[in-house]
Amino acid sequence: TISNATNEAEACIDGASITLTFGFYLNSCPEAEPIVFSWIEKAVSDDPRMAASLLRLHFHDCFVNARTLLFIYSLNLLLDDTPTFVGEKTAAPNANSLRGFEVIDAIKADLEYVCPQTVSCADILAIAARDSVVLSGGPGWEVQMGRKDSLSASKTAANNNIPGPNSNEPTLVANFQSVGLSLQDMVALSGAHTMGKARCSTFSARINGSNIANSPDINLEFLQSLQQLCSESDASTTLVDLDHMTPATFDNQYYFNLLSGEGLLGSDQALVTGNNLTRRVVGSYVDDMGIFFEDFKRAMLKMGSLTSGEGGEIRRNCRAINQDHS
Ligand code: HEM
Ligand SMILES: [Ca+2]
Repeated sequence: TISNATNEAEACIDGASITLTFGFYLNSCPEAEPIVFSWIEKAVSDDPRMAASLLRLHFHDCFVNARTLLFIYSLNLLLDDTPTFVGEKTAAPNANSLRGFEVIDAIKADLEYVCPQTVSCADILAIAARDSVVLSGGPGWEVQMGRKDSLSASKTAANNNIPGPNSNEPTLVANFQSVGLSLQDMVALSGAHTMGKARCSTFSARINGSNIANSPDINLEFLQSLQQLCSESDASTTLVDLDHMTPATFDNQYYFNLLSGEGLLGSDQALVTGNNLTRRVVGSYVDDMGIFFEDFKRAMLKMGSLTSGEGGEIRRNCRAINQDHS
């Protein structure tokens, strides 16, 4: 098994450091970006939530690798568990929650046909995240590429590094800072919760029983509607929009919601309770959507570059390490 930290280091100790570049596939696979775009376009028109799910995949991919710093570059998320390999898909923040693997598989299969073993899965995720934002009404930006897919995955790292939905503001700031992302980056990237859904179980601490005392800033009508929605069936499967006003549009409505006590997750509402610095950034995004878009683009480029590092391969199938290595 290569599921523990020691083996990750061994697996990825060689290889030269690589920086990401714009136009990376211009010669080797000029069709790469248009092909990804047309798949995402179809996937999002079939299922608008898919845009959110693909954006989130890129976030998780970047975060886990950046934090472990041992086997960077990469795509650990898509690795399926095998009897001898424990990947990240079953780590607590990911289980029954991450979606979009089938879309990535389809894109990869298409690209393998057009340009065999050229475009990494991690780069596909980065393009897919950008296209998902664009197709939902958000800003576009040029994606830096040249990532490689990792030769390992870490369930422990996924459990430890992805921040939890009940995180308070100091924890969120510290968590992002530990991978080199600023407070402002953190507030901008949290704006991704302008689309997509969360399971009731991820915010039950905010709406249930005595815990309500922990959410003094929650809007009462909003609280009641959540209690209603979440009581209807199983909290681990019932889904609620992260932004109940414009759930499928990439806009700055998320920040308006925070100011009116309608942030869904504890970690959302935490951005306006207790800290003037994060609250001031939220205020600037409420005042001007253009500032949010600019900061979001810059933070996405920064977050996307966390995956650059050492070692790795161009996976042929995003769900498995190439056979020649294992
Ligand atoms: C700030 C810390 C963050 C926390 C604590 C957090 C937590 C969560 C949780 C608990 C969910 C719901 C998962 C479920 O119920 O299955 C979620 C969904 C989502 N997150 Fe975050 N997240 C954070 C940051 C981010 C970032 C940086 C991005 C992207 C740039 C992002 C994008 C999304 C999207 C788009 C969804 C909806 C996915 C879907 O509908 O499939 N999140 N997040
Ligand atoms: Ca929205």
